Amino acid sequence: MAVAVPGELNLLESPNWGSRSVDCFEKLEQIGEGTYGQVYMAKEITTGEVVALKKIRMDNEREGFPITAIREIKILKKLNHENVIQLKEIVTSPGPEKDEHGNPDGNKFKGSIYMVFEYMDHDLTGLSDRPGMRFTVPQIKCYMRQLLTGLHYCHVNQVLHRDIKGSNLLIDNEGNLKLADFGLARSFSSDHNGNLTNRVITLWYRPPELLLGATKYGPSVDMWSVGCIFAELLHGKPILPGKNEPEQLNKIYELCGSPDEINWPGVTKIAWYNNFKPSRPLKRRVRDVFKHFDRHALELLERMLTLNPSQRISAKDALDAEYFWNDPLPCDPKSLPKYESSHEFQTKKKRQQQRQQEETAKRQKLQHPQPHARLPPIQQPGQIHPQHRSVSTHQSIYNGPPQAVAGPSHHYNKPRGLLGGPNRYNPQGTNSNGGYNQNRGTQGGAGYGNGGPSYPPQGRVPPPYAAMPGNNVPRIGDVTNGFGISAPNYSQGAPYGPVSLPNRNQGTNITDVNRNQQYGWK
Ligand SMILES: Nc1ncnc2c1ncn2[C@@H]1O[C@H](COP(=O)(O)OP(=O)(O)OP(=O)(O)O)[C@@H](O)[C@H]1O
Repeated sequence: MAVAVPGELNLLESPNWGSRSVDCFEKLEQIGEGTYGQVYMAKEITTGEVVALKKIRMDNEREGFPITAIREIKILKKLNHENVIQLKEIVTSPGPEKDEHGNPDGNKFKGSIYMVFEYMDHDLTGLSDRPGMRFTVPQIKCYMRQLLTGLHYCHVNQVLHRDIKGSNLLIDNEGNLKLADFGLARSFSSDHNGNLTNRVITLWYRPPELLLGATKYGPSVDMWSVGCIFAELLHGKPILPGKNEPEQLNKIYELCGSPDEINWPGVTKIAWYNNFKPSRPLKRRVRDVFKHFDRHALELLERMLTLNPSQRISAKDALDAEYFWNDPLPCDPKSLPKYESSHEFQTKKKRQQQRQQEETAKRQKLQHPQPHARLPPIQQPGQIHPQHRSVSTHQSIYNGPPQAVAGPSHHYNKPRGLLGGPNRYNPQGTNSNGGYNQNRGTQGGAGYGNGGPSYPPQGRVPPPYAAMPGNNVPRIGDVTNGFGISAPNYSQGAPYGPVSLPNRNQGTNITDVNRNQQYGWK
């Protein structure tokens, strides 16, 4: 594994960066639509090399070049690893551009700036959303190991990703997985003790400490997201699909138990703890809910989905977990099947088109009803109509395994259909919490159901947090009820922060040192 000395990474840069025109590339098709703008598959005209062009959106004239783009470029330029996407160069377009319909693209600036990346055939969300897609256990292990290896490299090199989710994990047809979208990433240094924003990481993958308002945090935030991805791969659907912050925390507490001074010393001192205190303590249920997972998978998942960030497993330790060293072993990436290109944007688009076609067909049918060629089958009393079966067999994750899960067959079988899983989307594009900016949230989300695609709230642009102390936000327990009336009388323990955290290890290698310092970073 390539591990570079922090601060001395890949510093040699081409003097030509930014000097070439986007005209050196032929755009082939749009493969992504992100916060910055569009992502295209493109071909370099002279060499024929296929790349991904990510256009940097510069709509806001006054703010100039977006800070997120500057950060992403700066960070990607210093990272060089087989499990991290490679930024090849920056290119510019000198004149005004047209969109795919030939209209001016709305950019008030004359030119545009593009990041040129190596091209990847899939993102994990797009790939897992392919009809009939099943991941085998060796395949899941293979992806997880690469994800952890890439993340360990970032953490060792003092970079927090802060937006780990399926659509940011890119996979090529050689089976390689690479971390992408460093737009929310930031460098941290061991000697910096300032505050960081807690409005990062897509809601479903956001750890409890950020939801509770912590502003001092470290690599463990990424490890929570990895735990969510891991469970999602094994379970077949997202495990914590909250619609807003209070609901997200509530889902976490229902699964992982409520935090207290015993399982998480210092938690009661975190900014918004009191706003989200459950009305009665909840028990941890990870083992129960995921009892269909194999023993080693469950062990590792427990350590990833640990409420207390200082106790959460690091990427390095996760790579040493029994899970990766027991049969079936992770497969060789090259042995994985090749799939037709599948990006979240495309699968989402295909579903939309399919829905439109279905609606048109329905409308036509209503306008021109066909005489019945034959009578519908007679339904016996008590017999479920086949078309309704998915309704009656639908189970929430808390009622046991999903309809089709990675069971003994070691296959990942994604539940489908409108009622086949939690609604990954918020079709209205609003959320009941109010006040939460969905800036990142309108374009994401292919998912596991056929519901309307709109990703849950995300944190690229910090919105006013509706659940701030003093705001009238439902407390945990009020959201879904059933948690009793009396609030627990939690003891007041050590303060949350650098002083109170146990020094977990005395290791001297670079990873250990970094891990020990995880609460001292900005
Ligand atoms: N190098 C690449 N190769 C192939 N596809 C890519 C590449 N980079 C990005 N994509 C596709 O474009 C999508 C959006 O890219 P990315 O996440 O980097 O943009 P973004 O503006 O940060 O989006 P978001 O706001 O959703 O995070 C990805 O989910 C992926 O499907």
